This record gives sequence, C-alpha cells and structure tokens, in this order.
Amino acid sequence: MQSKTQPTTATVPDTVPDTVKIAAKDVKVFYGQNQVLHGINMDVHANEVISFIGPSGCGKSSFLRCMNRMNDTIEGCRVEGQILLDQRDINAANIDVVQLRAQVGMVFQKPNPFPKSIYENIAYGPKLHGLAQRKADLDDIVESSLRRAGLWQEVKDRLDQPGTGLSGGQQQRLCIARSIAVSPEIILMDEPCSALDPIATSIIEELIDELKQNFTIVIVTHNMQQAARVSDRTAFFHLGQVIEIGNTNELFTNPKQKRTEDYITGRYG
Ligand SMILES: Nc1ncnc2c1ncn2[C@@H]1O[C@H](COP(=O)(O)OP(=O)(O)OP(=O)(O)O)[C@@H](O)[C@H]1O
Repeated sequence: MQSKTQPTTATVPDTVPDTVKIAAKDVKVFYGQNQVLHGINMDVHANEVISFIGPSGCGKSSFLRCMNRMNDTIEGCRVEGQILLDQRDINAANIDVVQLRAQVGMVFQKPNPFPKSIYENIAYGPKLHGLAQRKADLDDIVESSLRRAGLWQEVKDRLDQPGTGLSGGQQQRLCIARSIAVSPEIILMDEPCSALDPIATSIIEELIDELKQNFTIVIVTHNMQQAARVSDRTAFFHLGQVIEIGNTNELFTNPKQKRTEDYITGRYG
C-alpha cells in the first residue's frame, strides 16, 4: 500500500529564493603561516547591500578581497575553499582576472583616483575593455557613470582637470564612477567613508541606496550606524569566523549570538 505522505524532497517552497550571486564555501585565508579566516560559508544575493562588521583584525577585508581575487596581489597570502560567482569558481585556471575585477569592482578606504583628468579616470577602464568604439560612445559612458555616481553636475565643466584636485568625497564618488564605467555586477567597498566627513559620508550612503537597484554591494564598515542605515543584511565577523548573519534590523535589535550582542552593545571591539 502506498503512503499518503508526500516525500519532503518534493515540497515546492512557497517563496522564490533570492538569486545567489556569490557563494563562499569553506573559505580560509592565510598570510604565511598565520590563518586569519577559518572556513567562511556565505551567500551574497543579487541586488542586496550586505555589510561586514566586527572588531579590527577579524578578517572582514581579507574576506572581501577573496571576492575579486585581490588577495592574489598580496605576497604570502593564500586562499583555500571556493568562491562561486554565478556558480563559476573564480579561482579556476581559466578565469581572466582582469575581466573578473571589472565584473566585481572595488572601492577602497582611501579614494585613489589615477593621476589623470576626471574624464580619463572614467574612460580608462572602458578603453581597456574595448567597451566603446567611438569617442561619442566613450563620452556617453563617462557622463552616465558620473551621473550614476551623483558627480556629474559638480564636474561636467571641468572634465579635463585632474581627479586628484577634487575634494575627498568627490574623489570617492569618482572612484565609484570609475568602477561603474566597466559595467560591474558587484561593487566591493572597503570602508569607503572612513576618510570622509559626515556630509560626504551621507552623500555616499544615499548613493549606495540608489546603486543597489543595479548592483550588488558588499561593504566593510567599522561604523555600525552606517551598516544599519545602508544594508539589507549584515554579517558579524569575529576572530576569522562569521558569528552571525541576517537581516540588518534583526541583527541589531535581536541578535541571536551573545558575541554579536556584546559587540553591538559596545562591550568589546
Ligand atoms: N598583507 C597582510 N600581511 C599579513 N597579515 C595581514 C595582511 N593583511 C591583513 N593581515 C592580517 O590578517 C588579519 C585580518 O586582517 P583584515 O584586514 O582582513 O581584518 P579587518 O577585520 O578588515 O580589520 P580592520 O577592521 O582593522 O580593517 C589581521 O590579523 C591582519 O593583521
């Protein structure tokens, strides 16, 4: 006689799962003999803003750099485990790292424009990747990237002037525009506001909110208020492990782990 009970494997979920953009599987990072990440498993969903918080030295930036292989540039750094981008292993031998870093852009703590004009800062990447055939196409990319980074109005009359002549906040938006110009899908931000004043910071935070409509954003921040303001989900790191990850609101108001609670209430860190 056949059982009336349906096998659980046949159950159809009643909600469509978020698209997983990046899947990290058992990721470990070593600097020489020193292991600083101890098997990180995490999914990053398409079009979310996810923040990494945690005390200094817990491995947030090291993990961020795994997502576009920036750790390759650090001598003595070794990464184990897998990072799947759209289900493809980014550490596989056939991956073109230059293409990968266009697809997964990065904005650093300190704005680092090239010592070139504002225009050239944006045009450099699209030229390198052959994204514009004609000068008019390049002009369009420069304008649209600067617009999306909320900088166009401030610089449109001085595109030929050095990017380094802009204010810190403007330089950071220039760097965001530069990463947008090569049509990334993901933007990694490593403490993007830590060198900025509160006004420039709030402009970048508003920008992050707009950018998430088109991009997936992963942001490392020391500033818990910033994580609470900008991110959909937050991951709390401690001593090279992810202690807790979840909806930002819930993590800050109702943390499940004692260590998360201690950190967000300022008991350590
Ligand atoms: N280039 C490097 N060479 C050797 N050790 C490093 C290097 N970069 C980071 N580390 C070590 O790896 C550990 C994790 O550092 P990481 O910068 O990833 O942490 P973090 O949480 O981002 O810290 P912070 O919030 O201070 O930026 C630390 O112990 C750090 O000293």
